[in-house]
Amino acid sequence: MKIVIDDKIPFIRGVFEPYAEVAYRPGAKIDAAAAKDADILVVRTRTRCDAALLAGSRVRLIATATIGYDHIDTDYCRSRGIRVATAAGCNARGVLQWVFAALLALGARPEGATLGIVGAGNVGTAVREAAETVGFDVVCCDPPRVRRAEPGTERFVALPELLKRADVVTMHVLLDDTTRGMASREFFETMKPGAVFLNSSRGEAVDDAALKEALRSGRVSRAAIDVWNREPQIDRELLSAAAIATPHIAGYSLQGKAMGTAMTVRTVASFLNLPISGDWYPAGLPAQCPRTDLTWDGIAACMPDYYDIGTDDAALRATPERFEELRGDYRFRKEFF
Ligand SMILES: NC(=O)c1ccc[n+]([C@@H]2O[C@H](COP(=O)([O-])OP(=O)(O)OC[C@H]3O[C@@H](n4cnc5c(N)ncnc54)[C@H](O)[C@@H]3O)[C@@H](O)[C@H]2O)c1
Ligand SMILES: O=C(O)[C@H](O)[C@H](O)COP(=O)(O)O
Repeated sequence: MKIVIDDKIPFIRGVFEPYAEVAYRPGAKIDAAAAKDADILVVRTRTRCDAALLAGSRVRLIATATIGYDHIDTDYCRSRGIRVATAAGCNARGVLQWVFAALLALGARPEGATLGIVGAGNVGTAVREAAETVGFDVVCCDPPRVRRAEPGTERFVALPELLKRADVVTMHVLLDDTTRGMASREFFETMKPGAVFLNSSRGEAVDDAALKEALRSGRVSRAAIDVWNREPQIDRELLSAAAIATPHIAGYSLQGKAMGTAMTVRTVASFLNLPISGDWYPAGLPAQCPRTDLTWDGIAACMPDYYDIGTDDAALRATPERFEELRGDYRFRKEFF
């Protein structure tokens, strides 16, 4: 039994060694040769899991310690009987913290302001609840959930209505064929003039040229960008044009990373029937702790003790060529949500 694990997944070393041969490799270097004699891959977004990686292997399970799974060809895996498990929701509150840090840094306030959430899944819902609690008027768009008539979606609106109404638009869609490039020229032209745009979902959900044009024309007054097309070779013009720019670390909270690891450990343990508890969590780390007593001024007061988004912004602007290193060496911040 061999398990190949991305060497940047924290808190996992030693967990499987009593039960299996374990190899750690940089995510981008988990290639066909590394996967060939592996039974299980434990990956992050940096390993593209497709036919090129898996065709000659005996891999039976891919567990990704991330929310997003657009790096995995799920159709191919299904066709080969390879099980895919994600860490759904693991770092949603880390992203929530990034969204609020960005709003604070941009000088936003909730009074009289409408926040538009595009994609109301795990992250979007966390943002909606916190934003409503602190007094934003919140409007959500999530057609797949509306089509399924899910409870709580009765007041969701279509995308054009959200874009016309929102003073701040924040993207939380998953990346698939329907959302790739959805923040297009038409999208930005429909936005309320002077509105703010945040993207912490996936870079590929945005047409960079359209966003740069919208920033140039003033249609979008300011943008906060965490995720980029073609990471780590990001668009330097967009980097300059963005008011806030961070290197895909919105979800890099201590609790979010711990939970991502915990969910993958539990998945692998259950798959292999290992004597590891079903509620395993890295020893000594704080658990996620949802808070419901938030106010805007309370968040503003405690944010500096938890997260200075300006430090991440400055580091990326100073050394954009170190995009992956800035992520790999990141000091996971504590959540307060
Ligand atoms: N920047 C980071 O560090 C970071 C961290 C975590 C997650 N993410 C990304 O954030 C995004 C959201 O994560 P999540 O956990 O909430 O995912 P999720 O799957 O729970 O939610 C995504 C939502 O998008 C909706 N959606 C799909 N197509 C849509 C469309 N055309 N218009 C509007 N909504 C649509 C889905 O119905 C779903 O409710 C994902 O892309 C994920 O990869 C980024
Ligand atoms: O999808 C996710 O969970 C996030 O994008 C995640 O924070 C990316 O993390 P990484 O692949 O760098 O571990």
